[in-house]
Amino acid sequence: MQELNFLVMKMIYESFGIEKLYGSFVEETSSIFRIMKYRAPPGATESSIGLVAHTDKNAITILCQNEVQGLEIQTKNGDWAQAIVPENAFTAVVGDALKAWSNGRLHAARHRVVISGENDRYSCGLFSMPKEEAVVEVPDELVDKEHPLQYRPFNYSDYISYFVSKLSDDALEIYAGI
Ligand SMILES: O=C(O)CCC(=O)C(=O)O
Ligand SMILES: [Fe+2]
Repeated sequence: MQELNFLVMKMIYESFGIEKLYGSFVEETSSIFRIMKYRAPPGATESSIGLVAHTDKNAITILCQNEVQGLEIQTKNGDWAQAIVPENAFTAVVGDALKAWSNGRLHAARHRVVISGENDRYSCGLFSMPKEEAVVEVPDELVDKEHPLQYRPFNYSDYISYFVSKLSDDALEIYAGI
């Protein structure tokens, strides 16, 4: 999963024409691997919220899951769309740190987990994030007349502390938005 994470990030750097900066991403990134269990709701006809709506705060998350679906993505007009993840597939989710670094070019979609049916859902995620001392800063190459700077440079750990103290949906915009 770490390899996939780095591959996806390399593709992102290449798509922005800044592959020469990719090495610094690898140096300044750390990752956490987590396994999650969502219990099936008690009544077979019910559905329940397994994980409340949120954006990931880290840079990028690579997810995999068992056959029980449940991941939902909020579209830009506010509707919830089920993400049907095929067997053996991985899902990459852009988080706030990557949205800020990309100067808003990449969208950190809100998502949640809704559980229904009789079987428990298992998923695992590799959450990669800037190292504690790293500063999230938009590269000069991603700022121009059509894309004015949207986020000031910020320390990732400070942003997390801010988020934990406010728990606001708009934390990134309030904390680092210009
Ligand atoms: O379990 C999933 O598929 C999603 C988990 C998730 O969004 C998270 O842990 O941030
Ligand atoms: Fe998430």
